Amino acid sequence: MSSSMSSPKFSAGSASPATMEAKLAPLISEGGRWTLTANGEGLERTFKFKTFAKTWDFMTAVSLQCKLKNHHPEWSNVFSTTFIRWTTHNPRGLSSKDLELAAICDSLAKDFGEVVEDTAASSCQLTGLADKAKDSAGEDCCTPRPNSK
Ligand SMILES: C[C@H](O)[C@H](O)[C@H]1CNC2=NC(N)=NC(=O)C2=N1
Repeated sequence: MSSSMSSPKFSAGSASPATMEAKLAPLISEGGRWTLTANGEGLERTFKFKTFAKTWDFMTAVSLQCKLKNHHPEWSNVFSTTFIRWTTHNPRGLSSKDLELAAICDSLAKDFGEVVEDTAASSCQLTGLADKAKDSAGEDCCTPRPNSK
């Protein structure tokens, strides 16, 4: 199924649809390697590297960007393959942070010597892992907390 099967659902409070579409287009159209999730609320893709060391370095670099932007991925890793999904949990949908971090992942992956493959077949099981992690996170994830007393 191609990304044209779902349409993007931007999160409430996002920039104008035109601005968001302009940022989204290069990620999912020709040359772009991201796919919209079936519900249109996320972008996902798989990254492959030559070694686990390079993979882990890439993930560390991504995690530093997450800290800077206060935004986290739904992701999973097995050996040299990393699956990443960007979606905003609150308010739900695709936000500019998701689009920016997806682009940042692309450029970091290049820096760390990404191995580009034609097929994303290897991502299937990793999608499941990320889904499980997301489900286990439950309410701990992105639920605004009352101020501590
Ligand atoms: C309170 C804190 O700002 C929020 O939980 C942030 C943190 N990182 C986040 N990351 C993602 N992916 N979605 C969110 O809604 C989100 N919210």
